[in-house]
Amino acid sequence: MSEATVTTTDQENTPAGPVFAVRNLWKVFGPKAERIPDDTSLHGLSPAELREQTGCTAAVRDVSFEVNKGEVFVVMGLSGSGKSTLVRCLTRLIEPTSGTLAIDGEDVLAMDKARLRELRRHRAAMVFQHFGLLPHRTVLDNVAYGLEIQGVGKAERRAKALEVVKKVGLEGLEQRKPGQLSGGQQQRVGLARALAVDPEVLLFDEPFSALDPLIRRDMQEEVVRLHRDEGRTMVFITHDLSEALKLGDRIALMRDGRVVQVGTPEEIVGSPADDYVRDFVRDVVRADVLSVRSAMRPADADEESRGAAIAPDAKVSEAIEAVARSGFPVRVMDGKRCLGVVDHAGLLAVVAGTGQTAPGKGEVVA
Ligand SMILES: Nc1ncnc2c1ncn2[C@@H]1O[C@H](COP(=O)(O)OP(=O)(O)OP(=O)(O)O)[C@@H](O)[C@H]1O
Repeated sequence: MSEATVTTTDQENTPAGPVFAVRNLWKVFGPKAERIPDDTSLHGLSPAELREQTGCTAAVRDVSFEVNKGEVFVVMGLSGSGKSTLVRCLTRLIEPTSGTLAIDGEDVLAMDKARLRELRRHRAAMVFQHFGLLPHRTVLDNVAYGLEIQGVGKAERRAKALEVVKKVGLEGLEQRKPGQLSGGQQQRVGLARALAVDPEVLLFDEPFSALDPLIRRDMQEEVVRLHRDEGRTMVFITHDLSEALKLGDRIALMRDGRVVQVGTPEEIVGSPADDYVRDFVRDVVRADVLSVRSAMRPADADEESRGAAIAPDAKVSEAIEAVARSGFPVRVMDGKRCLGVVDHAGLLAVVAGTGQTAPGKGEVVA
């Protein structure tokens, strides 16, 4: 999704550098939680051991990562791994226990109440799983709600609400109440409400997990489309690997409060950081995630100038088709430059997981 172009004025005005920079962040629940991050003798304990010894739960343990401008950053992990706590810490809906946290270089932990309110209302809007819609208000008024809180005048909020209602495909339903909408439509209202305030970052907390599979796919496509159109930075929580692979430019995989790997889908699937990640991605159809770069070999002199061509970012599955059709190695072309070729053997090895893996390892952070 990284080819998106940035078009919104707000985003053009924000400084270069990461949107969020998170360093050594901890969130510990329980008695005397503040002592846990500093007590290294406790860091090797499992969650159950830590709970037994201290009565505390380390929901987020020494986590560091950056969210880059314009990317979709997915936080993925099993239930209880700390995803929601981590993402709520980003705007201090949950107060971190220790660590540092900045948005556009500004220290979030030093923000006073007014600045924090501004952060949540204007800069980082959250889309929740349970929509949080106001049942007695129409779709249009629900969408305009965030603007109303901001004190935006009636005519302006109506115009903006109409614009985003259209953007998320709810045109014609403006006067309905939430109870007269399907789950997918309600989720679109939640999305439209977050978009209406034109935030720099959209934070999604498992927004689609309650939706049935077809509507869920529709909504995923909606997010992909929105991102392609606007290039807005998004942080997306999910426990669903296929959703993470579909939406994420990069994925942070969490386990027991730690981030065990941050990487592109290709890096996570092609170069898992440890056995846990390897096991997590075991059933992924590798040919649909890995690019032809991972299966490429240098071209012989006579191969460089003839035969079918494919782009370096094309997926292995596309290359398999191309090789099967032509019966010959296919050139991987970056414009006019031949980077190498892919052939039967290289593609098969990648699919089987025995050959070359992703170009560049995912950043191993724990
Ligand atoms: N307020 C709280 N008090 C004590 N423990 C908490 C609190 N909130 C969360 N936890 C614990 O912190 C850990 C991480 O929870 P969190 O909700 O962040 O996980 P998650 O990955 O988002 O899970 P899910 O996918 O089920 O929502 C869990 O062990 C949870 O029980």
